[in-house]
Amino acid sequence: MAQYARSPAVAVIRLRNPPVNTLSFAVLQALEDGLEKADADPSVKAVMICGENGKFSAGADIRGFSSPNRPVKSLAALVSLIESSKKPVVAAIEGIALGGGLEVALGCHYRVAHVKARMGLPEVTLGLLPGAEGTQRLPRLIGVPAALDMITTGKHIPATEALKLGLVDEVVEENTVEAAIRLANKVIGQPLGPRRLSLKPVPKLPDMEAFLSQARVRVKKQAQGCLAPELCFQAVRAATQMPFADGVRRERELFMVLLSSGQARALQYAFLAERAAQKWTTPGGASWSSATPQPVRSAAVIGLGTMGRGIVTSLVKANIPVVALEQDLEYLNTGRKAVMLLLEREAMKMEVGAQTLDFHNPARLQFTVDFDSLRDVDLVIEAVFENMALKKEIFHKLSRICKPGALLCTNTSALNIDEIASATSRPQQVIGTHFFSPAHVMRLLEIIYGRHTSPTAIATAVQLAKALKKVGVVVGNCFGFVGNRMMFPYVQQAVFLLEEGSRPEAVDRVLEDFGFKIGPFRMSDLAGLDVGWRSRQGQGLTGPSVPAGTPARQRQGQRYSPLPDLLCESGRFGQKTGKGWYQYEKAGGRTATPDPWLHSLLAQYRDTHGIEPRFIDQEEILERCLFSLINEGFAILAEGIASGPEHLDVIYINGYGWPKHKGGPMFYASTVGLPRVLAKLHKYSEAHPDVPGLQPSAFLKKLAAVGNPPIKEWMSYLSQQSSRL
Ligand SMILES: CCCCCCC/C=C/C(=O)SCCNC(=O)CCNC(=O)[C@H](O)C(C)(C)COP(=O)(O)OP(=O)(O)OC[C@H]1O[C@@H](n2cnc3c(N)ncnc32)[C@H](O)[C@@H]1OP(=O)(O)O
Repeated sequence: MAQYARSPAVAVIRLRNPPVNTLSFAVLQALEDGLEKADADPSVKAVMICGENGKFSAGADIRGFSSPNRPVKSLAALVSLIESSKKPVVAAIEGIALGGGLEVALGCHYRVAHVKARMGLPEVTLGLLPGAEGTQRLPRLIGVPAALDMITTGKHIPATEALKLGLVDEVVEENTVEAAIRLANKVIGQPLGPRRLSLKPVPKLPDMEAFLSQARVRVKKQAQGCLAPELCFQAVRAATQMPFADGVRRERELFMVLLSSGQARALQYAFLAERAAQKWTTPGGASWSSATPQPVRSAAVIGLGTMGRGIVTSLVKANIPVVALEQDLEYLNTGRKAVMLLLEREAMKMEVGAQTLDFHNPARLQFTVDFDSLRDVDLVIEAVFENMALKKEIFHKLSRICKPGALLCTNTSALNIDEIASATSRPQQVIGTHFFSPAHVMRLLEIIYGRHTSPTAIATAVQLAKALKKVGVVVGNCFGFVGNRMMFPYVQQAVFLLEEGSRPEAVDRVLEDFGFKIGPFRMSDLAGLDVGWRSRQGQGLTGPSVPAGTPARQRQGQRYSPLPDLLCESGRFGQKTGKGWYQYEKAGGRTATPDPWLHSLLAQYRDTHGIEPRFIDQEEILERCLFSLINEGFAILAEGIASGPEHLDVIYINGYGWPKHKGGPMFYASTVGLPRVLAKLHKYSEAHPDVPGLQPSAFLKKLAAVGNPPIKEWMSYLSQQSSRL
């Protein structure tokens, strides 16, 4: 837990709790024991605290915040104990010092960091604040602006920046522990008063009030409905207004408010869900623990449209050499210009001193129209438009040209991976990689295995996601996979609500107030209404393949809304045409304004179909959209398309703008309570029996019937009960 040693006048206390030395109760106890032992030993003149395995500490155990025996209270006491030590205490920071880990270092009198170390107070990202007196000590050490920035954003800063800010006293390139012991020996006997941060005044600013009021506006704007940034701000402001002890009391009050908030629980769940989603398994028994990835030393991207350009940019940023291929020279030149522009922009955003992007070197980025250039690459990502025949033709070619072990990926948002793989002689190496637009920005990568995809292929795609700094979530093959499959009923309900009496702006407002970055209609306008239109044509839901005499509002025995088709037939494809569910200032414009044309279309449509418009309240809008999405999530879990609710939540947070402080759709359902979700779905499906998406899924019914178990137990009910579902 913490190892005690001597060197010889310096007591060495090593935090030990793999993998990241979190501050469990046992670690804190051992640290306290070590300090007492050092204090009692007259031959010890100084103390050095470091962490095992090249990591100082990742702070408090996130899993422990929901436990009644959480050790957080003793952490603050321990930091005070370190600071009040009569012998100098030096922190040797290697790897990471985060959260409570950095607060422990702030209690030390000196800090030495390795040049590759990172430090931060990321509590805000977990819905908390640095509650072990960090909000009071940090501003005293590095000043209010820098402390406020670190505490309200939670960002990790590199050691070199920490040195500039005065957060650490020394940065070393060699052995940090030895350097810290050297410093400890050097400062023996020097006065400790000036090194105790709790005794220092907060550095003054010419106009602290003006600075704080501007900072507050900025913090609120960035918070997007999240409570923690505002309370972090209040705690730092308290440091500027009160003596240390009162500031600490205020910090504690604010911490307790956050600790008991639903947002903190949701954000901590989201952190752990992301880690859980890395541990993929398939119903066939393949698993992250046994599959080994293949190295990806080179890649190719086919198609330089919007998606392909972003994917090339992502690969270059990850330092993977890329061959970019287009069908002809005209498309190639347009694509090349666009990619170079994106890369120039990315290069400008990079930190000074970071490795530069080597994209002018043809050995790192090559543009071609020649398929033969793909002969030697380790991995190909096909990113042409969503057309099954075209994709199959390309995969047939790849199967003939690429070297035997190459992984063949298709970037598709809905198409059948098995059908694409059937065009090759090596379906075990074919996998879906669904990137989200813009592909060099969005964190999510949905990884879709087909019937024949090998565990190695899955592990390689997961490894690729990591290399691209994305979160890869492994899912099974079905129409729309996980993300879009859950999105269909959500958007569908939104459209039915228009038929029944609502307006796009009313529906969007409710979902934006809930926390989505944009509502379903603004999202459809942004993505392009023609995308869904083509897909519905392909499914035979609209267009010439619909049999004559089919009722306008019926398909396959269920209610269908032709409203989106009517918009497309009028050339309204959304932002790109300047008109969609809203009107825009021009084609390509981004400012959505409610459109009287659309309102009269809706009125006319209701008249034609004899629909009596009714007032639809916010609760119904929210519940019909969200609960139908969640309902599909339960069906996906029951079918084994995803291996747990965490996977669905990670997809929604990282790919669909679901507010992270609400934990993802499945977590949200667990907070609402499954019996309530079920009762509401029953109510809406009884009121609208032929509207799809509202009939409760069997798995949701099962979980509600067994008494609303906690989310982490859901999947166990599935394995016990699957035969009866
Ligand atoms: C009234 C008194 C109040 C007192 C208040 C006390 C205030 C203190 C609060 C805190 O300290 S909150 C915690 C702050 N720390 C963090 O937010 C760090 C979170 N961790 C990370 O950012 C990363 O994990 C990492 C440390 C940078 C390492 O990243 P890497 O990509 O290398 O590995 P991961 O897969 O992310 O993690 C490995 C493994 O470790 C688990 N883990 C990491 N950090 C924690 C943690 N703080 N608590 C519990 N577990 C942690 C992570 O879940 C992985 O484990 P598995 O899930 O794979 O089992």
